[in-house]
Amino acid sequence: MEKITVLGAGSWGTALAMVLANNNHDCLLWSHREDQAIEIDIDHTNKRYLPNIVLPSNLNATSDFERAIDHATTIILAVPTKAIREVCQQMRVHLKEKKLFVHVSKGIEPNSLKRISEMIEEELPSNLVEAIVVLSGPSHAEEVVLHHPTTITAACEKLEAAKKVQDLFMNNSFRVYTNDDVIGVEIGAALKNVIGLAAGIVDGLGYGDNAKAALITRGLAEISRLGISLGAKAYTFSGLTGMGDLIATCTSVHSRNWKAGNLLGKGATLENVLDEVGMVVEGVRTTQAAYQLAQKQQVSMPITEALYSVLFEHVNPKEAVDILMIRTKKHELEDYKTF
Ligand SMILES: NC(=O)C1=CN([C@@H]2O[C@H](COP(=O)(O)OP(=O)(O)OC[C@H]3O[C@@H](n4cnc5c(N)ncnc54)[C@H](OP(=O)(O)O)[C@@H]3O)[C@@H](O)[C@H]2O)C=CC1
Ligand SMILES: O=C(CO)COP(=O)(O)O
Repeated sequence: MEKITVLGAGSWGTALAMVLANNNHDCLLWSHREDQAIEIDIDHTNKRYLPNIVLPSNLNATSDFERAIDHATTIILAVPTKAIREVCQQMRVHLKEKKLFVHVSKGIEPNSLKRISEMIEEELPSNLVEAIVVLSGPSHAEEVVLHHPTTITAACEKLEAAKKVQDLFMNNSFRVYTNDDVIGVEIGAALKNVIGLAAGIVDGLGYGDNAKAALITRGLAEISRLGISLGAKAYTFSGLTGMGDLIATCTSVHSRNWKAGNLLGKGATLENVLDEVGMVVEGVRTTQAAYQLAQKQQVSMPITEALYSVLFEHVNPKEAVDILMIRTKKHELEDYKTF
């Protein structure tokens, strides 16, 4: 039995805490809202984020940050990308001994263009960090809490640390693989949200399966191009955190990114869409970051550019699709001469 703290009591933090408690670990879930921590601790529910789910009775919760940090040898960061630095800065004050850090967030920071593990590395003292592992893959919280079969990847350059995380989470319905390609896993995880938003738009516009298949396939091509330019391994993009998570996000009614895109495609404004979804839509900030990263790396990312124009330049979604379709003709494989 390990002592583990999950920071962030939204849908994913709560679902992962449930997996860990069901695996008989001594798991403490931290919420920055006291009322929510009390609800989870006493009533064993989190009605706002996971309605109709009864949480395990051995899962405890707190809003006391110092207690949460002191409790654990392994800390899971499960807050949205935009809160990662703030939570790490809070943590720096209370960290007394070396711990293993796992993050499950899917985004890139605009302007700095940092991946999540890079932000954590920047914010925490290296002598108190055993390793930083990213846990990512096609995994909607709503299905994990129903124990529906889910597969996911734990990635770290130190493979021993990834294996430790695999052991913590693995059970009969939650299967964890390991990988050492942190860049590939983090880039796939973040960028699938951009394509998921675009897939929602295509569905909102009433376009069919052909357009969706095109988005998933050509989306994966541009994600891979960007990732490889940053040092990722090409094969990671055909795995769970690449193709796998793209399928889960682009085809699911659970996806907040897909939902947001769908409403945009039907004509809603971005502001109204974010209000209506009511949970984090990581793809919006990550579209800005990916757009900037593509320029920096001089990589062509036409779908990301089209989505950027819809979100931040008031281009009409239908017009953005039209612009994508009439681009200069191309070979399907950019490196076709080497095949
Ligand atoms: N939901 C899912 O199925 C999956 C989500 N993820 C990723 O996990 C990450 C978290 O997503 P998810 O749980 O779904 O998001 P939610 O929107 O469901 O919940 C976010 C949680 O983080 C809290 N929070 C926000 N800002 C802060 C802060 N500054 N300090 C402390 N807590 C904060 C929110 O509190 P409040 O209620 O007060 O707003 C809320 O409890 C995202 O990067 C997402 O992409 C990954 C895999 C699956
Ligand atoms: O990452 C997820 C599934 O793997 C959840 O996707 P959304 O954030 O779009 O809901």
